[in-house]
Amino acid sequence: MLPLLTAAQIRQVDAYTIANEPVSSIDLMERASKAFVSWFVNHFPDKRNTISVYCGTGNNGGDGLAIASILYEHGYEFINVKIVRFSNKVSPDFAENLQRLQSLNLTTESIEQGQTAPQETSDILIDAILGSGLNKPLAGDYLELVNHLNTLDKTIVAVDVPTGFYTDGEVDSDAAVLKADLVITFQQPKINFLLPESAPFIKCWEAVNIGLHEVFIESLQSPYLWVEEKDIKAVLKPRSRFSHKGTFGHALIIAGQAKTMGAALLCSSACVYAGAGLTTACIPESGLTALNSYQAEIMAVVRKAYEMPELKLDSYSTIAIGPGLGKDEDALALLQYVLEEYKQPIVVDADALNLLAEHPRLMADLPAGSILTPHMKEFDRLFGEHSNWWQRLQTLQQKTQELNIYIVLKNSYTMVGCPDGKVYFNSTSNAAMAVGGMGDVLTGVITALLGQKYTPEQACVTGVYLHGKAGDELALPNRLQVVLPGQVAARIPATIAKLL
Ligand SMILES: NC(=O)C1=CN([C@@H]2O[C@H](COP(=O)(O)OP(=O)(O)OC[C@H]3O[C@@H](n4cnc5c(N)ncnc54)[C@H](O)[C@@H]3O)[C@@H](O)[C@H]2O)[C@H](O)CC1
Ligand SMILES: [K+]
Repeated sequence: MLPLLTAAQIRQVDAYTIANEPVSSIDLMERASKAFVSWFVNHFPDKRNTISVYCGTGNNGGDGLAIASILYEHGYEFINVKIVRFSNKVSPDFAENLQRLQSLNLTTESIEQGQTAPQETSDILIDAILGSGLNKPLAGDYLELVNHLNTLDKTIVAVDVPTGFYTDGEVDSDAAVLKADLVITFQQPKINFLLPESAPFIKCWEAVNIGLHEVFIESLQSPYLWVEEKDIKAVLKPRSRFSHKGTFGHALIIAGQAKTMGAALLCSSACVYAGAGLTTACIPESGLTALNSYQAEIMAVVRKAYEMPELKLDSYSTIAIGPGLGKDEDALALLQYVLEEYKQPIVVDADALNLLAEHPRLMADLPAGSILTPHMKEFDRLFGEHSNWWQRLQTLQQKTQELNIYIVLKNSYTMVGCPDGKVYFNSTSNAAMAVGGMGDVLTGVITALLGQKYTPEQACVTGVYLHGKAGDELALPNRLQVVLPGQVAARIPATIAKLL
């Protein structure tokens, strides 16, 4: 897992690396700039591109100067360096790099305080004005320049962080930020890149390793962790030769109504594909034919209106409740029954979450280690309105600890909050997966993993990763704009196979 740090922590790591690697700060800057360029040339290989590098006078600007030199050495001839001199403060590494640049045949010009921005004819603008050192919203000359550059419709590539964008804390949706088509960021994605508020400011980002001190990064014990493929490979267990269906658990999925049987089918089908030894769906009588024809591997316990179905809850290794369940009295009675009778972790989704929101006292009855899988609206119904995602992140950490549960807050970088306050950010999935029913599949996958004796934490983190990865494998190679939940479910075995 890659720890995700705040800007203040990054500064600490920067200083520690310089002192203890040891490496001089100018050499670390050179390393970061080379890492930037190695990605930049992949994206923009045409050396006839005209490029303007806008440099502030801090270390982000110092990077910009080094990047300009390195690009020039790589054969990019049409480079203009524009030095934004709105501050009298100059960092020592900026000054050093400016001197180094002077020996190259590169044109530099200054934009002084109060001066309007010079004409811009380049195709690509590299934003090295301000980086993670941002300490107040842009105003005055900075604001004017950024607003002006935003009107130019150029391709903008930001160094580390777009100018004006806070890496952590609340992001104002009206903030003045130099909008980036691509951010090449150092060492790790910044926490706010992973929250939806970044969308208007950042089209895409890449993180490049610059070799900061990893032992020290670990020692900071950030609660925020970025999940990578190697982490999932370390968790997934191959099946042993003498295993049998009993080894992989019996999952019960309580879901569906006449009009929403699809949710029950998708959820229980995903549970089968994700490896549950046995899957039973507790569904309304009207859905039985649909179930049997959709997926022969699923068994059924039939529910009748106003009757409690016969369920020996103890015979199941895990239970999921909610997809398409509705919120009528029967649904509430079922949820209450499960909460009273079943003492192992359960997975709560969709309508069962809405029932919890309407009957919050039930929340205290959730078995320890249970998993809630809300999307944003369900999350807000459960825990109150939030005006931004940074607030939601704080609530996630608070509620998982308070209730001793896991919360999977679904989004493009789905967050898994844990009872110890950790939050994992998932790195897979894509916009083609934004289709109704996709959440039902996720619930099925997580439930199957839980039934196979993965811990709730592993089931959440691995389930979310596999679900997104299956969607990526289906959509990305062919640039599909839509993938269907049923396809994602059926893809899970192949996705697991690739990782094992
Ligand atoms: N991560 C690393 O280890 C490395 C990062 N590098 C680069 O360094 C910048 C951060 O540099 P820093 O000098 O700390 O800050 P900035 O260049 O972002 O800003 C300079 C300066 O500007 C002032 N300032 C902040 N906000 C405002 C504002 N709204 N208006 C006016 N002035 C403002 C403040 O005084 C800042 O100190 C990081 O992003 C990387 O690009 C290293 O090069 C490699 C190692
Ligand atoms: K920048």
